[in-house]
Amino acid sequence: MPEIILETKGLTKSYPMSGGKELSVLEDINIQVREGEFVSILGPSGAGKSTLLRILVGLTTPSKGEVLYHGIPLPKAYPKIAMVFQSFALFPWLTVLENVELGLKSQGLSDDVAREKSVRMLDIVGLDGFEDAYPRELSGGMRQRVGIARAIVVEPEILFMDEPFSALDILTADNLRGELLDLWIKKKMPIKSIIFVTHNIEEAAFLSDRAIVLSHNPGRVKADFFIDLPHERDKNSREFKHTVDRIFTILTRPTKEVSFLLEKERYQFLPHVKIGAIAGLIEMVHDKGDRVDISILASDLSMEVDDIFPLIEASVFLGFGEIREGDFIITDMGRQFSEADTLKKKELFRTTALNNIQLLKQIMHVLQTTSKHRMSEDFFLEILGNHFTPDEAWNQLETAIDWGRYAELFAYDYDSGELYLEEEEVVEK
Ligand SMILES: Nc1ncnc2c1ncn2[C@@H]1O[C@H](COP(=O)(O)OP(=O)(O)OP(=O)(O)O)[C@@H](O)[C@H]1O
Repeated sequence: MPEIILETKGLTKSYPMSGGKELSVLEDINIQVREGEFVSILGPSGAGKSTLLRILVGLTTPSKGEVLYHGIPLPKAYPKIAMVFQSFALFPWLTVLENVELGLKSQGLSDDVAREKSVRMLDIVGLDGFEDAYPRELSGGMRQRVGIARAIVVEPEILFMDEPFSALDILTADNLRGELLDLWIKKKMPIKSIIFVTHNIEEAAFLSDRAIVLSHNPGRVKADFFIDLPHERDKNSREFKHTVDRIFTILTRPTKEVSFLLEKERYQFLPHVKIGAIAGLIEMVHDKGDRVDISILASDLSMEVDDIFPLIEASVFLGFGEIREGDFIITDMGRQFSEADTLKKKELFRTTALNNIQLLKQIMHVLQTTSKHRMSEDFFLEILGNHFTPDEAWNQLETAIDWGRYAELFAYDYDSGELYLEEEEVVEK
């Protein structure tokens, strides 16, 4: 796994207010940023995104907690970082070249070396020929190119960007996003990680590999997840739109409804098989001495191996069996299941399903934490839609409903399309 460059531990920030009260802006922020990550930080206005960024770069001190670079806390650490601001923050009395050279000279580089590096960097960001211009002579997009050149010329390990494109018109912002990505992906700049604050969901979905969503008042990490789409991302593709919808859902729903998404990411593919068929298979293999060759089993049942495989896969997921050297072997749990009466079977199934089946765990978590202990199937289909096609999302949910009802974990109201807990299943918190 790539090295952790930056880490925060229990970061908390509050500001004094009138009347001796405190405004709690950030609370218990624990994040790790590894080499190679392009991380977006999102959250509603006032969630503390800029405050977090300022703490990470050492411009603001936290009220509690610490920021570590390569394991060394600020201010003892001297991280190699640079920042790009929304407002460009160029010195108006310096030329484009002088603005870029400044950081290098303050690092003690000679005039010649600083000039050579700066000219090369201006060329990389498309400002060849504008070295002697003054910021006021440039468009907003060109000024931000200078801002980017000035930040990356010092070869920071982490580049921090605070809404760098939000003051630009749509087309210019889009161009600059594409160019930033080009520099990053093609490693035209020696930066190990980018931390990017934005309001813009589509921008985060387009640029970053990981999104950290802050909640508001106080700012806590509501979700921290990977955006697993290859670059170049097509904004019209289904996957991209799903990613945008997903971030939107996380931003707009209460924390408790999205908390189970934090566990997420790897979704099991549930084989579409009925419990009766799983039970039949386990009992049959138990009768044959708990171990069978899968191809012999298939021919005994006059089935193809491909047809029997979903049943075997489901049994393995549920902990009733395992596959070894082409054989299907019943586990202790599988033996107990095959010998149990109906009531005991349901009980065993309930235990193993909750331990092993992610989707059932998530459904139960949602039903336990929502106030009415009911949730529309559409909610789960929406989540599953981030991982499966619409048809497959429905198949997955249908299988989970079948298994969940057999285990008497929850019930399903066919009229309203809602999953709900029956009274005895409600766990008081
Ligand atoms: N120096 C300060 N003194 C008092 N309160 C502050 C100070 N700096 C920030 N705040 C408050 O902290 C909260 C978070 O501000 P911050 O600018 O970090 O949020 P943000 O998520 O970046 O917002 P936006 O998206 O609107 O830029 C706000 O309520 C702000 O008023």
